[in-house]
Amino acid sequence: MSALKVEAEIYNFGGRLLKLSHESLVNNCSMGVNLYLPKQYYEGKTKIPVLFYLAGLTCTPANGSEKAFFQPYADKYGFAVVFPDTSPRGVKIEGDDETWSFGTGAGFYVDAVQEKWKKNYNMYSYILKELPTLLKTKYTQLDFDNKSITGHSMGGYGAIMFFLRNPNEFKSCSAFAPILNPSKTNWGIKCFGGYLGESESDKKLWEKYDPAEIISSNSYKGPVVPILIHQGVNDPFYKVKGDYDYLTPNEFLEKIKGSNYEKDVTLKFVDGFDHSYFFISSFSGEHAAHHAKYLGLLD
Ligand SMILES: N[C@@H](CCC(=O)N[C@@H](CSC=O)C(=O)NCC(=O)O)C(=O)O
Repeated sequence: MSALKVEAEIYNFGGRLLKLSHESLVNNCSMGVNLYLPKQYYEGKTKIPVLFYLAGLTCTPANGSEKAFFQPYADKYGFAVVFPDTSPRGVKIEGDDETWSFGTGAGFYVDAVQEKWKKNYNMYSYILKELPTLLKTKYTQLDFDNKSITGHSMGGYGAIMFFLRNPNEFKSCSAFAPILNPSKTNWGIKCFGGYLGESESDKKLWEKYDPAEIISSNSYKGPVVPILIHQGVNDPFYKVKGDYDYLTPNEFLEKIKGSNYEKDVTLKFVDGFDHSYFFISSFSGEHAAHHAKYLGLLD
């Protein structure tokens, strides 16, 4: 297993933000990841729970750690926050930087099966296995058996997908403006099609990654932990009366009807808010409290 290198250690709120790098064996490239260690870490506490924050299209580990403002809540409740990258970097595959919604910055949290991408685009295995295993070996005060997951847009889809595909792996999940039925959106069709393939049989694999399909098929057999979602009504990628909807919250609400999760998704449409980090940071406190409850951090 490759080693983690500390590139920077920045004092931030009551704890520190570490900028880390390492060689990824599943993505076959060097990866960056940011890690916020809360004040409790520096007070010597052990068994500190962990929240994963998955970012959206175009993002690096910087976006969430600079603009989502989870850190003061991490100090308040006592959890660490992991901010992974959104794709492999610098792998030079033809076509990986032609558009911001596919390739670099757009790994879509899948393990690619298409020949061109499968050596490097394995963000599913990276987030689920390689990254926690690596962090666990160095940061032994953190408890990776007590972790939750959240994310924004592509990362919101990722958070719910990881949670539903891996019962008991994450204690809770939440999302900000997630792509909820990606098989039916431009972004999802492009990324699933490119990384997983476009034939009818390939589309069977899309279903295994699509939160709306997983939840509506009742294939999730773990504990039903309420899922918290916020969606801004003025989000340009969610048009109530427009001709496109990249996020598909209403399709999701339709699909969960009759499923074992029907009553346990709280999807809050919030007037006026857009898709930006001003929206995320306005609700990160509510999401942090949600996760703190299921991580056992509330009295
Ligand atoms: N560059 C694009 C806009 C891309 C964009 O809005 N990305 C969002 C996530 S979208 C879904 O995953 C984002 O988080 N951007 C980073 C940020 O800091 O806001 C364009 O030109 O339209």
